[in-house]
Amino acid sequence: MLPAGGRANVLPPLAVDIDGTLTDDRRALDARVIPALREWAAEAPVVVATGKALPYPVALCEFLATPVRVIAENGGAVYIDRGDAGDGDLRFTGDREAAAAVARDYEAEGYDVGWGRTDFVNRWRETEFAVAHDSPLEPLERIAADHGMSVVDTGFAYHVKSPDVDKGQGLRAAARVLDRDPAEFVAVGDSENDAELLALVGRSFAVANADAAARTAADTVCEAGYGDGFLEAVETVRTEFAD
Ligand SMILES: O=C(O)COP(=O)(O)O
Ligand SMILES: [Mg+2]
Repeated sequence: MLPAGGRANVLPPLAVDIDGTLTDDRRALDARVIPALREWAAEAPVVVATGKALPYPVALCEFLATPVRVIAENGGAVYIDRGDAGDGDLRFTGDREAAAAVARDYEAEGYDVGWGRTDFVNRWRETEFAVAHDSPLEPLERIAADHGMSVVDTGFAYHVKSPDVDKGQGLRAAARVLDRDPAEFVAVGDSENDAELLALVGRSFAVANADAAARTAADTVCEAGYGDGFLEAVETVRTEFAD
């Protein structure tokens, strides 16, 4: 739970996942989350925390016209606007070379990383590599382990990443920049790549479509899934903070 003494009627800072939380099951953004995120960002910091490559959450914040505050690549890339646009520091953590070597060895064994000829999923990644969910997992995990890397399943892709990099580590870095305690945050997510984040914050929600890891890590499992689940979490927090 959030620390006692939270200011009444002031929303806590939010860390929110994208795929499976702000979207539907096809990764399409639920348009109703746009006003909800804008309203929250007008009251407290909103950090978009995703496994997607950096340009995607940056673009989402730009299109929302909210400060660019993002944890991308499962914590491998963190950028937090302090106040004025562009005044933040871009921070990368993770072993991109090892992730690329895993992808090369995986393809050398005849497997397809997926995403077609122009790979927009990995084109702008700096610290990890994502493989399509319909490609075989067992050889990917074996090859990743050979390179000292781990594989996390986001429900939409398998991400080859450094074992000590995750969204929880990313939130610690983001909280430092925002001069907040991670325990002050609310977080909403849907899969195992959110587990460290959901366990770290003071108040966490797993949407109804969440996998076992996210459900176990969260304080509350929403009745509703996907964007509906996120909106349910927003209403719950607003009620809890409306003194
Ligand atoms: O890109 C993915 O595979 C998942 O992204 P997410 O962390 O926003 O759910
Ligand atoms: Mg997700």
